[in-house]
Amino acid sequence: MEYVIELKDLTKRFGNITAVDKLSIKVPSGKIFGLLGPNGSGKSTTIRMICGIIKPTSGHGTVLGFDIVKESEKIKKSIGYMSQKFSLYEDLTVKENMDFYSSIYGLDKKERIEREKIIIDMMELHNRENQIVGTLSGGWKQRLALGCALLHNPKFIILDEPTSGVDPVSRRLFWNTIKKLTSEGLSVLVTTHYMEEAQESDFVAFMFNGHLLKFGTPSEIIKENNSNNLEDVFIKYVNEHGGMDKL
Ligand SMILES: Nc1ncnc2c1ncn2[C@@H]1O[C@H](COP(=O)(O)OP(=O)(O)OP(=O)(O)O)[C@@H](O)[C@H]1O
Repeated sequence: MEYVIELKDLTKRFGNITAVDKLSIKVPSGKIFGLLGPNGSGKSTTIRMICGIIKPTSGHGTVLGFDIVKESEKIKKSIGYMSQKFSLYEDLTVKENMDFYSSIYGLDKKERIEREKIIIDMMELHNRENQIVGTLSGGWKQRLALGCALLHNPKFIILDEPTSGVDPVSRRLFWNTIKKLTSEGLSVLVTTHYMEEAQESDFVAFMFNGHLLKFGTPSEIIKENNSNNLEDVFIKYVNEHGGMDKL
């Protein structure tokens, strides 16, 4: 099996805080991987190491087969990233935002025209190309942000709380889109605080206090815990490990 992420004993310390503690995980390619955990459990630090933005204190890992320390530049070029804040220019149009991201990703004119057309079709942004982004609803901004993160045709995309503050219909559409993209071979890492959404992932990992508590498919984790849903399992794990006071 091919793995998009392979981490072995990955550790990050900030002074005397161990943000991520000996994280070992293998995530198969072409799947949706939900990285879950309460605030402060180490998800962002893990993502920052995976993207090659910060170096681990110890341990090692690969993303798309590239070493996260030695080949971080190759990783940065091969992945897409969408943040919770969407990182769009509110006073520019949809098209101008796309042009901006195309230039950041170093697309030449031909590639830019080709890829922007594909993304506009994919995200159904027709007729909105000249609209000022600040006037779009949250759901449309979310679609544009996802589209911008896909402009350079990455094989792997990281979505950091992509559905925060977005209405339920848009959230459903968003998940349908990422499911379609994974069926076409894209690998997806998503963080979310919505457990009913996380349940739609192919694999989930629970982090708590820098540790990986569990990795598996949602259905096997729910079954193993004699539960009905991931939210109950999540709360059970947190309570078993000392509750939120531990963080
Ligand atoms: N640059 C830093 N310097 C010092 N401590 C840090 C730094 N970055 C993260 N931490 C600490 O590491 C721990 C893990 O934080 P991290 O941001 O990775 O958690 P998280 O699960 O992503 O939380 P959230 O859901 O709030 O984003 C926390 O205790 C945090 O305060």
